[in-house]
Amino acid sequence: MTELLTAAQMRAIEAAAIASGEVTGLELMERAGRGVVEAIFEEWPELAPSWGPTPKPPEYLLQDDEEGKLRAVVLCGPGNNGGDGFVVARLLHEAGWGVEVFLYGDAEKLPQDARANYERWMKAGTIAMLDTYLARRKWGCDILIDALFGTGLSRPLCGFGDLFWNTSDARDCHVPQFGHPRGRPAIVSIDITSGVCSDSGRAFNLEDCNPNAISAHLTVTFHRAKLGHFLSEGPQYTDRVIVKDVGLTLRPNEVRPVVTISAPYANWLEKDDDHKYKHGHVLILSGGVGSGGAARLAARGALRIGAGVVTVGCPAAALVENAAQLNAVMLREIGDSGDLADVLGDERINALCVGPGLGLGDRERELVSFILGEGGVKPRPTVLDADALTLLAADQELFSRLHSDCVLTPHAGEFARLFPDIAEKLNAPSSVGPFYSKVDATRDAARRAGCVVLFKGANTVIADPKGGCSINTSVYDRRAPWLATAGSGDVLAGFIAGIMARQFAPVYAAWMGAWLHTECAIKFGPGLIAEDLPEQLPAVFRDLGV
Ligand SMILES: NC(=O)C1=CN([C@@H]2O[C@H](COP(=O)(O)OP(=O)(O)OC[C@H]3O[C@@H](n4cnc5c(N)ncnc54)[C@H](OP(=O)(O)O)[C@@H]3O)[C@@H](O)[C@H]2O)[C@@H](O)CC1
Ligand SMILES: Nc1ncnc2c1ncn2[C@@H]1O[C@H](COP(=O)(O)OP(=O)(O)O)[C@@H](O)[C@H]1O
Ligand SMILES: [K+]
Repeated sequence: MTELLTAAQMRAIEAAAIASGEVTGLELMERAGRGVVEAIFEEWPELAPSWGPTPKPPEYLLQDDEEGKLRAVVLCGPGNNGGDGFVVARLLHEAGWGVEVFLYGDAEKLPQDARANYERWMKAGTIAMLDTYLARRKWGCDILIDALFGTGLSRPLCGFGDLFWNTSDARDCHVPQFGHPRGRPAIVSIDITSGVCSDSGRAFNLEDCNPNAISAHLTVTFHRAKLGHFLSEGPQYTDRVIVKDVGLTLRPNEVRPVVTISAPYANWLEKDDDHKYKHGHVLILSGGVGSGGAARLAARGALRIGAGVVTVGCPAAALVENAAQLNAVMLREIGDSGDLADVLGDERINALCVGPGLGLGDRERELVSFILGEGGVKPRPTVLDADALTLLAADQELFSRLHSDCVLTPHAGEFARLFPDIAEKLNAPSSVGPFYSKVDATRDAARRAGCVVLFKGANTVIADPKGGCSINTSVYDRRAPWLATAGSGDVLAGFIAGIMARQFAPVYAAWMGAWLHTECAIKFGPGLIAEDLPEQLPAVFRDLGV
């Protein structure tokens, strides 16, 4: 698990460290700049200073200046992000690079530490205004450092359209080594790509410009990654994010960070020597004739992830169809709530999954209502997905019966149906940051529902009603866009129900279900269809040492 911070949390940590006398702001800025230079040399070792005083540019870089030096252009903004940029300029200059610095804003108004580094840089080189650089219409460098705006960006940027477009163009043209063809620079953003809100990942919208932010090959951030590196459009604007330690200590009592989900401990799903019912029994409700595929996918997922027994319940007319498709999964007739009551009389059924392919009629409403406690049935850990979410959205009374052992798993459309006002806030165009984020939205939804909400997408955000929140990332090195395939959400619902049957808490089941779902997709690779997901679990488990 890694914490992801908001700008305010980062500022609070920084301020506490400075107030305690642990470090000064100037020292932090120095460490930040040093971290950026280190990260550049780690990313492109061929650029690191070699034995001689002047690093030689690699042959694949087209050099047109006489000195044959590596060249950096550093674009500095009006705040401390710009201050980090001055440090980077100085350090690259000391490493033998030719460095040009361009400033956006008024040098007289720079904050104190940035101003100090501005003056230090002025002893080594010169500074021109950013417009001079933009007017050149030439990159003129091997590395472009984006130190324009970091966590302090609070409103849309005007006049940067061409720069944003050009960096996007440069980033798209990849060659294997340096990440760009001859004459185009590698682009490195300090802290976050300028134009992106560090809390939400949303780019500040510009009416006349697309893209709305710098596009970078590499972003170097400090202490911890920020939410904006993972949410919304944030990941689209950079290929990679490296976190550099600047010697700060996170104080968990002062901030409640969102965390990224990581691998479970190795033996978490190990089965002991006991019999199958000790490993839990999942009941999955299916729709009628021709609508059973989704429930069967969920059932396969629940069984593979380790539930001891999985039963699909369907109307009488669909029994033959399901029987023809299921072997290890058991089958029961469940036409109405009376049948459901009979089946649930078996106390060993300890997790439910309802919604995939269920349907939206009276029978289905009655079943969901029964599961949520109508008629006094004991509430059990339940995943509500797909059609169950649509039924909940249409019926306030049903929604009000959600309990703390429920997990809702909406995609964006279902989320908007269930929580229209929250979705509206999330999607509203806004000009003042920090923006309301997917994390804020999921937390608000979980509080309202009184249960775990897992909000799907390229990055899946999971929140519990007490405000705990985590992200299953599926970007950068965990990128798996092929997971967006019909039925993959049904398998996820089955995974979560299967883990709950093993008596893990709903929120933990949601974390691990989502994490393993992405791992299965990564393991399989492109070409994946939903049926493949459960079949990857044994290999994923082997890798984990389960
Ligand atoms: N926290 C830490 O531990 C560490 C932080 N460090 C670094 O500090 C960075 C944060 O610095 P920061 O707070 O000075 O903010 P930053 O992003 O430089 O910009 C703010 C400036 O931009 C301006 N501005 C805003 N929007 C604008 C617009 N649309 N158009 C024009 N101007 C606009 C805004 O003006 P204002 O809104 O006040 O008018 C203000 O002047 C952080 O990202 C990291 O790099 C590291 O040094 C070490 C460890
Ligand atoms: N770009 C993406 N990268 C990784 N995972 C994705 C992406 N888009 C969607 N997903 C995941 O794919 C699954 C799709 O689920 P869902 O939308 O319910 O589809 P379906 O209803 O067809 O099963 C979710 O787990 C979601 O998080
Ligand atoms: K930046």
